Amino acid sequence: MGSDAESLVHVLLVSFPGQGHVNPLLRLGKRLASKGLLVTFTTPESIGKQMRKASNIGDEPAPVGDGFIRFEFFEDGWDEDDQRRQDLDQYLPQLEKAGKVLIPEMIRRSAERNRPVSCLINNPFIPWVSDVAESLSLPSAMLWVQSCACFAAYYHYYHGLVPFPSESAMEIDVQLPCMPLLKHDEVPSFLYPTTPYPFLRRAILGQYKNLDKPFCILMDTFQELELEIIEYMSKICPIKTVGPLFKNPKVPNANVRGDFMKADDCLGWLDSKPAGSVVYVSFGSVVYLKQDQWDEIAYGLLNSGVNFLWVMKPPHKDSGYTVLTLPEGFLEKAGDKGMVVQWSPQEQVLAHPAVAAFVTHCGWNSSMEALASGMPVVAFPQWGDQVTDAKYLVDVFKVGVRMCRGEAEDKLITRDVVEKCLLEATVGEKAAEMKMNALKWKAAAGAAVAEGGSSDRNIQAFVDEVKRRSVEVALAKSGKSTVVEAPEVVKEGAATDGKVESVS
Ligand SMILES: O=c1ccn([C@@H]2O[C@H](COP(=O)(O)OP(=O)(O)O)[C@@H](O)[C@H]2O)c(=O)[nH]1
Ligand SMILES: O=C(/C=C/c1ccccc1)O[C@@H]1O[C@H](CO)[C@@H](O)[C@H](O)[C@H]1O
Repeated sequence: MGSDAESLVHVLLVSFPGQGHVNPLLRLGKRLASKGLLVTFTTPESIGKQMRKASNIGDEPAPVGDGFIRFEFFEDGWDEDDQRRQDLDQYLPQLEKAGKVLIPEMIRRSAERNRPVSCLINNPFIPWVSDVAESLSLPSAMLWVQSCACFAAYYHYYHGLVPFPSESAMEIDVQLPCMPLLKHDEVPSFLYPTTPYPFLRRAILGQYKNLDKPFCILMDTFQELELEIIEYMSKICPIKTVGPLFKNPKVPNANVRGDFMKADDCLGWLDSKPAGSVVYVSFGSVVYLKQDQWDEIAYGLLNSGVNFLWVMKPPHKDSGYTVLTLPEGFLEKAGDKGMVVQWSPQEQVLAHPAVAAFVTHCGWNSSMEALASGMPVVAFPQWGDQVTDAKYLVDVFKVGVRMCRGEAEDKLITRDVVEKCLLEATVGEKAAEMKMNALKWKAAAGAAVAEGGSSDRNIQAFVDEVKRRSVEVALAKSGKSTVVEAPEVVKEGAATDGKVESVS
C-alpha cells in the first residue's frame, strides 16, 4: 500500500452478504473514501469470490477522490457449498461466531501494517459488529439500508409503542407518529404474526437490541424525502441521512462495484429504442416469483405492446426454487420489442432516456434508485419493507401505480392487470403526472448529495466525527488523556467545562 493511504484515517465496513446490503454499504464506502478516508470493505469470502469474478476488484487499494477503498474478505467457517447459508436462523449465528474471531484479527493485522482501524460500520442482520467494536474500544456506526419509515415501524414494534397486527386482531391499521396511516398490509410484512419469513423479522429486529451501541445511525434516504419522520426519529436516535448513496456527484468511480453477477450488456439495445418507450422489469436479487405469476407478467408485457427489458435472474442453487421458464414462443413473439437478461446494470438502465417506467418489487435500493433517477414505477411488492415502500412510492411520493399489495394478498395478478398498469405508467395524463413528480424527486435527490446539500453535510459531519474520535482512540491506546475542543483539534491534559474528555 502506498504511504498516502497509510496516513489516512481508516474505517472498516462489515456487510451482511446480500446484494441489497452490499450495494448501499459499498456506496457509503466510496463516499467516505472520496472525502479522504481509507476504507476497507469486508463481507464473507463466499460472496467475496463472486464479487471478484463479477467486478474488477483488485488487491490494491483503489483511489476514490481524496481517499482509497480496498477489499479484504473473511471466511465464515463453512465449506464453499454449504447449503445452510440459505437458512438465516442457522447462518447468522455462524457468521457471528466466525466474525467475532476473524474481524478482530483483521483489525490487529491492520494495526501491525500501520493502518489502525478507527471505526467499524455495519449494516442490518450483523449487529454483533458493534460488540466487536466495543470490545476493542473502537467507535461504531450502522448503515440502515431501508427507509426511515420502515426504521420507525420496526422501532415502534420492538418497543411495543403502538398496536400492530396480532393473532387476535390481524387486520388493524397502524398509526405511527409523523407517518400516514398504514393499512395492515402496508406495515413491513415480517411483522405480521403469520409471515412465512419470521427468520427475517428476527434478523432485522436483532439490530434493535444493539441500537444503543453505534454512535451514529446512517440512513440511505434524504431529509427532503421523509422530512417529518426523519425529524421525529432523530429526536430518539442519532440518525444522519446520507442518501441517495448511489449518487456520488464528485467521484462516480464506476470501477468499484459489488455485483454478485456480471451484468449482461443491454445498453446497446436500449440505445436503439426511442426515448421513453421501454419498460424495465426487475424484482431485485432475492424475490423469486412462482411460474404462474411469471407467465401472467410475460403475457401482460406482450399484450401491452410496450418495449421491455426484463431481468430473469437464475435462482441460487441452494434456494430450492425451480428455474422459471418463459411461455413457449414468448421471445419470438416479442421479437426486437423485448430483451431478457440475467442481471442488468440497473443504475445505468434507470438513467437511460429510452426507459419510461420500472416494474419493481420495491426493495429500498431499487426504490431510491428509481426516485433519484426520475423514474416512475409500477409497484409489485412481495414482502418485508417492500409493502411499505410501495405505499410511499404510490401514495406519498406519487411516482407509481400499484400492481399488487404484497404478502397478505396471496393472489395471482392477472395479465390484464399487468397490461393495465404498464399502460397507466407509460401513456396518458397519469403517466405524465408521475413523471413530473419523479423528476422533482430526482432534482431533490441531486441537491441532497450535491456539495452543501443535506446528505453531503451529514456525510461531512460524520467524517469529521470519525476523524475526531480516531485521535481519541489513538491517544487512548497510547495511554494519554485528551481534551477535544473542536473536530480535529486535540490537546493533552485535563478537561474543562464544555469540553470532551477521554482518558485511556
Ligand atoms: O438486474 C439487476 C437487479 C438488481 N440490481 C441491483 O441490486 C440491488 C437490489 O436491491 P433492492 O434493495 O432493490 O432489492 P433486494 O435485492 O435486496 O431484494 C439494487 O441496488 C439494484 O440496482 C442490479 O444491479 N441489477
Ligand atoms: O437482502 C435481503 C434478504 C436476504 C436474504 C434473505 C433470506 C436468506 C438470505 C438472505 O432482503 C432485501 O434487503 C433490502 C435491504 O434491507 C430490502 O430493501 C429488500 O426489500 C430485501 O429484499
